[in-house]
Amino acid sequence: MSFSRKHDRTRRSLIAFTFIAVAFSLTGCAYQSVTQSTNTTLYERLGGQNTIDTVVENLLYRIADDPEVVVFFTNTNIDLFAASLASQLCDVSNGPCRYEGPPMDRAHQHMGLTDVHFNRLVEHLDAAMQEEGIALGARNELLGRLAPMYEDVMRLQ
Ligand code: HEM
Repeated sequence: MSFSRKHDRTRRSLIAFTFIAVAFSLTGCAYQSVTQSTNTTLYERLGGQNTIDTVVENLLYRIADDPEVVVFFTNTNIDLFAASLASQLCDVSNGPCRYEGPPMDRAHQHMGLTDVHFNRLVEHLDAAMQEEGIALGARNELLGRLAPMYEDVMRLQ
């Protein structure tokens, strides 16, 4: 196996770990289950569309307050971004929406994103969910469903 393939695998594992570790470290609760098996959808456990919209709005304030992240949004139509992200979070959590925006590689191409930016955004999203009262299990599950998008988001950097 070449060094770079091994390196890539290590990098992917680190990113996946970061998603899980962020939620744990913010709560200090290392023993709670990462996922929660109930009959309800993740969308319902997140609090439905109203809570998802509130989380996205909360995230926007956090982005605006973070000089290292806000620079990427200089030419972005924030209302369209917020609506698109909300529909993606609804879709990915098995809610009644279908994300119809561009694929993640095209949406983020040539931005110059690094793992630092990526992890920062994950931390902001987790903090926004926490502030809006979403339980640890649901937060971790959503982050777990977003984690595989890392590859696509970073593909065309
Ligand atoms: C799993 C991680 C991520 C997800 C799920 C995600 C999701 C999205 C979605 C749904 C859109 C809207 C696409 C559209 O409708 O045009 C978008 C756009 C955008 N994202 Fe991300 N994103 C992620 C990571 C990041 C990171 C790490 C950054 C920078 C720190 C970032 C910055 C942006 C910017 C600036 C836009 C707007 C691009 C434009 O103006 O057209 N994203 N993202």
